[in-house]
Amino acid sequence: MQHDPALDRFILALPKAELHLHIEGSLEPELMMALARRNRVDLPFRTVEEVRAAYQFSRLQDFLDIYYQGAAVLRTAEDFRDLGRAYFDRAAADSVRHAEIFFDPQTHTARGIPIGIVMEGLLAAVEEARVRHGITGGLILCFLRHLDEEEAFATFRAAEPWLDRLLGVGLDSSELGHPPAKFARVFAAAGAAGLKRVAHAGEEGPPAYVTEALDLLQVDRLDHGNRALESPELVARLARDAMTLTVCPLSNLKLCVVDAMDAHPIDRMLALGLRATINSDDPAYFGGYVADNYRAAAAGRGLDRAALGQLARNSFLGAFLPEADLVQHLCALDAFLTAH
Ligand SMILES: Nc1ncnc2[nH]cnc12
Ligand SMILES: [Zn+2]
Repeated sequence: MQHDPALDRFILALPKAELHLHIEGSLEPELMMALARRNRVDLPFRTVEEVRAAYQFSRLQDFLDIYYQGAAVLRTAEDFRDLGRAYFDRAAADSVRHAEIFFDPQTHTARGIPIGIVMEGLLAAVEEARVRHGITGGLILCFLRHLDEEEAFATFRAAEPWLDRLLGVGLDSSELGHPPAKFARVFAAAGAAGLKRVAHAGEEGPPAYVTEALDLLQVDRLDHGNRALESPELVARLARDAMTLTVCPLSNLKLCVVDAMDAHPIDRMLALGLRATINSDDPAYFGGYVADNYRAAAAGRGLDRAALGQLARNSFLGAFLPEADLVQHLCALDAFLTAH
């Protein structure tokens, strides 16, 4: 496949929403080292190069081990704001107009950092992004699925003062052996509190986990969802319900969910009528932000402007945006696509 610089420019300028981004996964090695110094946290790495060299994964758990270790440098509200600011600055350069961001409070509360510190810093970053870049943003509180539901409930209760400033709840961390059913009650409580619900499912886990996320967690959106493709009935259901899938091509490659980018199913998902979107997941660990993910998928699968435009349209359709804002984003996207 010939490299096409004009397509790169199109992708970079394409207005888009990002719906699957773990803020802790946007911690670049440079900021990790700087925060380690600022907070006097010991890291098992001496240089940025050593950190990057450690990012070799053959499955999800390899990555999670190092990702939780890196998050230990985050200690103050200022740290979380700096982390959020760095992400939003980078996202603005990729023409992200709206971002719905995951955060993992249990990774921090387990180290004695109060959830209020995390909330204060991240909410400040969201507000700053609106002022500095005109990007709208929202936060999705994720429960760690390798922990038990009682701990998820404790986190949900601790987040009570901030519930009106959250978009929703999510479910992440080690998928295999931790089916969605384990969190049915806490997701029901979140739904009753008026929050949106999303869950990682079908990244490494089987199609049955996707079905559980739909039936037992009542998710409004599905994170990854790759392995749903193994079940034609499930694909038909997801297409019929216009369920958004937040797909992460470079993550899939790095975590060996796909063998190569030219084997990625993103175009097959679109052809099956699925509302697939492209996202970066943990960009500091997987080698690219959202535009890099669009570029990698486009190069790997020969996506044209129409397909890329559809993916961007899906990103707005799948966002938890008020109707009037959605219409504005879609009009701006149509104007862009007409002009390009
Ligand atoms: N891709 C991913 N899957 C599950 N948990 C995660 N936490 C951060 N990134 C994740
Ligand atoms: Zn993820």
